[in-house]
Amino acid sequence: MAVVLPFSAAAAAAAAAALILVILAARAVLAVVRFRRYELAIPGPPSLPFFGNAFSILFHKHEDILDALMKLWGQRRDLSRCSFVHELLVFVSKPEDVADVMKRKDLQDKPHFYYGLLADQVPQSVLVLNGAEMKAHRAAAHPAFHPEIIDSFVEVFAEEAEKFVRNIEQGKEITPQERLFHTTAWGFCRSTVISDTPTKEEADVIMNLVKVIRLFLKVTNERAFNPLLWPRWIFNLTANGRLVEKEMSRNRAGIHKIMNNRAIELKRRLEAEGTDFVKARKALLDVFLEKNAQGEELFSRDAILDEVVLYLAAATETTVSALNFAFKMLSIRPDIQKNVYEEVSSLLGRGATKRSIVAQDLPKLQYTEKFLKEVMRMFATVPLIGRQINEDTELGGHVLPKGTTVVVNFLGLHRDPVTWPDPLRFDPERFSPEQSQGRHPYAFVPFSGGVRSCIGYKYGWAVMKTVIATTVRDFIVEPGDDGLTDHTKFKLVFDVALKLEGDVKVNVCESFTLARRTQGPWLEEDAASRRARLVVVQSASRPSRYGVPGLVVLNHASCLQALKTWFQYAQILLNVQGARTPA
Ligand code: HEM
Repeated sequence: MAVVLPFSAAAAAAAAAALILVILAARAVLAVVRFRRYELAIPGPPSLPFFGNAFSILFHKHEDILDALMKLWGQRRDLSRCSFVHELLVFVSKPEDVADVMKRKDLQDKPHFYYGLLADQVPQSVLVLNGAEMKAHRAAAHPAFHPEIIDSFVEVFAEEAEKFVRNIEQGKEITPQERLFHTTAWGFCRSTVISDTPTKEEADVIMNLVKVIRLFLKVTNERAFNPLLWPRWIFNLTANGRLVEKEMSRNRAGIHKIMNNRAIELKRRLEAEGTDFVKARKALLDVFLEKNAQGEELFSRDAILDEVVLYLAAATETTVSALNFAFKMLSIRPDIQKNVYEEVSSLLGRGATKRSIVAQDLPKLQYTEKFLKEVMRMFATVPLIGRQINEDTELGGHVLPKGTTVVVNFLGLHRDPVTWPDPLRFDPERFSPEQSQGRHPYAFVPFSGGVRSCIGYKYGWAVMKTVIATTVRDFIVEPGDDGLTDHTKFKLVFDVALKLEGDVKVNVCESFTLARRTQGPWLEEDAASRRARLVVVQSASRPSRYGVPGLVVLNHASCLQALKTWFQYAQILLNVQGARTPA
């Protein structure tokens, strides 16, 4: 007799599917409720269920993203959160909390948010790796950033800085950023990747790569706050996505070629020189390739290539950002520029006696260092970095759920009014030994800290000091016509590194003008300077901050400066007259 089942097989399958759906939906609802419970326990701006702060934070143009984020975290020192869809970002801006993040072993992983998008192009680079792989990559690169190695690079940095100033046409407005990318990329290429004398083909590959990296970072920033573009295949359908993919793979092929040539050369030298060669100092590319040449095969060619791209990005984006702000601040703060100039000229000489900077000069540039630190405090070079919460954990008195991205907010940290009274006042003396006493060690960490701190911080310092000292030695930097004269009103843009919106312009004219303005007496100067004086007279026809047109609006100090300048012009004329009079 046939058994009649109450349900057909199809109905049973449908019931099972419905049950699974109900379970999944219930789990999703529970996850949202749990997420919301954790979210609301952390202070932050009002947010909607599920959407969080999506409407304030998403779909901005890249130049407006930082403004949107700053509005959300406001002036909070304590932990502050924002969220969108299933992302929970918790901002940390207080030295004590930052110290906790940097020091704790369980907070060293990079999050999938943002870094996952960077990993599209450099998946095997140290910046996005975690755990044992990250440690192996850091350890391998370490010998290439030893202080002695960096010292040996200073000659190359100085040569590139000299080229930078040689290419400046005095009295002309320049946009430092573009030139600085060139200077820092060449410095990196000659010191770290290739050799002292790269071929034209090699140099072209590196310079093109720098351009693509800049584009990639810019679009990544926009993409991070546009969830529609998170899937790589969707992003690759966009014009930017297609361009980045095409240019990256073209330039990666170029680097592959450079690497192959380098590997052959390394093998040859290793066979010829044996242990002597192993002990010799090497550049970054060599230290990675050497492991393979010795038969260890620790790093695949693709991994080494990712590292070259990442280090090139790290070496150019950051130092250019800091230097760009430094140029801007020099131009609008002649009082500070005068101090830098005095220090630099006492070390490197002036006029006919001047010389190029060498490694031993770097530690002696103490005021320049204070100035650059104040630049990096005011305009945190890397304004935000992320860390992943892998298990529910307590931080700053709050429980953060697994999956949270902790965002270390260097911009907030470096402008924290508790540590830095009157934080928007630009004052290098904040970094004098007296004023630094008792300051929290994590109140100023431009290069991050702990096991994931910046590998290239000594390299960065050497480049920044070399470029600033070489420029100020030869030129006086004045504001350009970009209208940016009040640093508290600068519009800041987040491009991984911090940028100023638009083209930043400065004027440059010969720096003996500054020496004369501040030091005199110049009747002792030689014939070469006398020729130069005539240039100064010509430049008086240009509207100047110290010229008569501005006199009525000048304050007391500037009036004195203006009078001094006009007195000097009078001296110039007398002197020129004197030079014409036969003895
Ligand atoms: C003004 C110059 C520089 C500043 C302010 C700076 C700042 C930083 C910061 C804040 C981080 C942490 C990033 C994060 O946790 O996501 C970092 C990481 C890193 N930096 Fe720098 N950097 C500078 C120059 C350089 C240079 C010149 C190099 C190499 C030539 C370099 C190589 C790296 C690398 C490889 C990392 C990744 C470390 C890791 O994730 O474990 N940086 N840097």
